Amino acid sequence: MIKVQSLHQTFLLGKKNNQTELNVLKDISFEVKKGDIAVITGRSGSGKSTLLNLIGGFMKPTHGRIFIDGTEVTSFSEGEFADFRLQHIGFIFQNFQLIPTMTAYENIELPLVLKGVAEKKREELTNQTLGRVGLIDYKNHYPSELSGGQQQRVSIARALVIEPPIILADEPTGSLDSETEKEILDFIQSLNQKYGITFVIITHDNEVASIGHQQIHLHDGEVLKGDIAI
Ligand SMILES: Nc1ncnc2c1ncn2[C@@H]1O[C@H](COP(=O)(O)OP(=O)(O)OP(=O)(O)O)[C@@H](O)[C@H]1O
Repeated sequence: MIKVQSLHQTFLLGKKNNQTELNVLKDISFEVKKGDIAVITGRSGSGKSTLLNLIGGFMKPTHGRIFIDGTEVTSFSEGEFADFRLQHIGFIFQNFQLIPTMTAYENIELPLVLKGVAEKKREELTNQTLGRVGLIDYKNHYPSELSGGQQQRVSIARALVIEPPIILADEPTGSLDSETEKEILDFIQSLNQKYGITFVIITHDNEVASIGHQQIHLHDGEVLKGDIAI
């Protein structure tokens, strides 16, 4: 489902005539099977967000290739990747990244508007997704009128509404207390089991790491295999 092949990412730091290279990812290869939850772990600065940004198509790797469902996505133009994302990939962020001037309903509907889905179908899908995340009664609330856990459910619903086979999550419970974290993790696991959605989740947290079928631990730009304590 997701195949990462000999991925290298080098950043150039400093002024133009005096640059140094930072080799953040060095020859990274791994596969995530369809329907698995993969967790990306590693110290701060080990390249976790860089790796997720490459899989999500927000930047191009220095070298190497990424395949999603057999399609080489690293050869896409920006526009092609944007279209691909709207069909295949949902995103969840630590700080939810909801639009504060839009209600829960409008935030969830937004990807469908971007995708050009007709109004009637948008209404049907948005309401269905609000039901799936248990927030029908909160559809007209603005993000500031919701708890952290409810905001994260809205952001999960926004990822889910396009019915993507893959969801990429960057520290999805990083802003939540431990009880709400457990509730969101249970929810992610139920989505994985019920709909077979593949998750790739960055985390610093052992609770989150424990729901992974697979751990990708980054250390000195390389992947360490097996279960690594974090
Ligand atoms: N666009 C960029 N230009 C230059 N350096 C960058 C860029 N993006 C990331 N870096 C550097 O690459 C390294 C890896 O950053 P990255 O954000 O991927 O790490 P991380 O493991 O996600 O860290 P954290 O857990 O703190 O979020 C860091 O040293 C960072 O400063």
